[in-house]
Amino acid sequence: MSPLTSTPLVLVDMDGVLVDLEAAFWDAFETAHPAGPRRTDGDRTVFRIDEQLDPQWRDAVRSIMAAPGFFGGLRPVPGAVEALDEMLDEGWDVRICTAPLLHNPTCASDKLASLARHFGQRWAERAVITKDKTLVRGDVLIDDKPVVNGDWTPVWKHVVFAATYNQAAPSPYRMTGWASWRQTLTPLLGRTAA
Ligand SMILES: Cc1cn([C@H]2C[C@H](OP(=O)(O)O)[C@@H](CO)O2)c(=O)[nH]c1=O
Ligand SMILES: [Mg+2]
Repeated sequence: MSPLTSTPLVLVDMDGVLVDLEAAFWDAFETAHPAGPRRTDGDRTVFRIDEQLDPQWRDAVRSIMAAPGFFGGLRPVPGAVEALDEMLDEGWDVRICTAPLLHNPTCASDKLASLARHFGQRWAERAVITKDKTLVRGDVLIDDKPVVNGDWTPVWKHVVFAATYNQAAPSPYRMTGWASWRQTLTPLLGRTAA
């Protein structure tokens, strides 16, 4: 429960959780580099795409992700739009908690526009954009990054949004997809009193 009210507060990451960065990245990369590595070459085992591929491709990866507009083109993950609305209906407070890619000049504004476009304006108004998610209060943070760290000890529990690159994440809490949000979160948060 939240330290100040009885309303559970759910923080939800964006890339790799609400929107599909992997698909948008590979669409752009395979178009730009037809002779380069392909998405189908194998599952990603490390979180950062630029660290997954051979070093000769690092600059190419970074320039795709740094392109203005890239983050506006990400599509919603199946079930995510419905799940966000259902969690609010559950009586929980739900906020988006996402990090900007600082070397992409339009990343933060594209993320807000993407939330408004795909999820609805009220979700853009619920966004927290920060490089340090440990500063944000919450009961849980649903995030695909194996370890979410920062300058402070977080007050939230990290619910790992399962992906091939976070199999060894240390958190005991894991969600395999939006279809199972209720089974994963209800035991952690309970329901609202009112
Ligand atoms: C560089 C990189 C960033 N990102 C995402 C994570 C952050 O968004 P989010 O907090 O919404 O998951 C954002 C800035 O690092 O870009 C990846 O998901 N993979 C990558 O390889
Ligand atoms: Mg993420």
